[in-house]
Amino acid sequence: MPLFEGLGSGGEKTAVVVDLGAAYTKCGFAGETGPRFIIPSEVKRAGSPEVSLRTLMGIISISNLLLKTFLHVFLLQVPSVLFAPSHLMSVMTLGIQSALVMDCGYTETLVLPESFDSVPILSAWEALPMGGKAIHRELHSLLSEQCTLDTDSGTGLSLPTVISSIPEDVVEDIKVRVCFVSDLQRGMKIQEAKFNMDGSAERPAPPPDVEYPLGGRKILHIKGSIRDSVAEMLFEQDNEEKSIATLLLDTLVKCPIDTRKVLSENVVIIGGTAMLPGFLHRLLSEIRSLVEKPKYCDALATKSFRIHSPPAKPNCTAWLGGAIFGALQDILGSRSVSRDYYNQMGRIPDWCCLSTPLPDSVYEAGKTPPPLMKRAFSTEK
Ligand SMILES: Nc1ncnc2c1ncn2[C@@H]1O[C@H](COP(=O)(O)OP(=O)(O)OP(=O)(O)O)[C@@H](O)[C@H]1O
Repeated sequence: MPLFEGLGSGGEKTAVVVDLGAAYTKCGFAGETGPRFIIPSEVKRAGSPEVSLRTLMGIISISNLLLKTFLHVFLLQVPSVLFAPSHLMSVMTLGIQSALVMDCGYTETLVLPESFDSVPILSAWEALPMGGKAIHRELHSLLSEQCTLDTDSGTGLSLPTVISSIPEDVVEDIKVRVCFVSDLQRGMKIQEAKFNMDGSAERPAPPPDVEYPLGGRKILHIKGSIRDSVAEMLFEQDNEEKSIATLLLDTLVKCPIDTRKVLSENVVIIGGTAMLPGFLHRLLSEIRSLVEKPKYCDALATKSFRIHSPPAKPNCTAWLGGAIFGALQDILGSRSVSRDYYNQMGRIPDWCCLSTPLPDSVYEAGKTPPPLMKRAFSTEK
């Protein structure tokens, strides 16, 4: 039975909230404190193998894919649909209107400022293809190159001689369980040693190695030097001097000067990669060090940074905002698009900014538009 059909039997109908990520989809009900399910974002087509939504998103722009597919699929089966930007929803969990939101998820890290009245400053956004996916790939190759296996037939065997490749879910598990972000001082030394060609820079002592059971009585020895360095790539500056920390400051520099202080004091970090131990501490240290550099010192006009603690884990903050938003009867009732509306108009409103009224342009002149949705919490059958 589809999830939404079960809702009617329990009394009052409520909204289903879906946060569709590149790696994980979070689903649950409006008004609840956390998603009921977090599942891999995979699409199964009848008669063909499963296709990861990540692959689909790689070739089709998100807006095309989401809007066309979901409007058609959802509106055939549910009374109404509302799409909401994840950055805006995250800010909603804190009850604030201005925030600098950084989403460090799977495919990329994206920074978007929301100014007064929750209007995104779209001209200032910045993004880097640095997130869980990049760390995952690096970890996969480091494990294959540097780690050894113990099996029944011997110890200290190199990985390729025993297994062709480490399964993706094992790499994911290793990343989440044993890797962490080093603090600024240690991170700088690790980077110096990595990029020092003559070998004169000494690497700080690594944390202990970890023994990871692979099943079938195989034990993988994970080097401590991988655990503390694999996430360094997020903070290493590339050829254009960009890292996830500079991304935040570059965004701020692009914002109007009178908004910068309020934005820098209302930083909201979301996305599963921010759950790596040490991530927030390192990010804040990086920012505090960068703002002293001439490039930002003069341009920024603020040195005060504060990171909020939303009432959900970073990977579920956007979902929680959607669950709060979905429980607001008036707003949801006036903003979600009903099946009738979509069938008649064939268009959708601009959902980018939720504080402004719907533009008249979505209505056809001389015609009374059909209601977007009668009541958000209708108990009518
Ligand atoms: N506890 C954790 N520690 C470290 N990394 C984690 C943790 N939990 C999740 N992740 C990582 O976070 C990433 C997924 O984050 P998230 O769910 O925010 O992404 P998404 O919404 O699917 O992707 P995107 O934001 O790119 O659309 C994965 O790479 C996963 O490995």
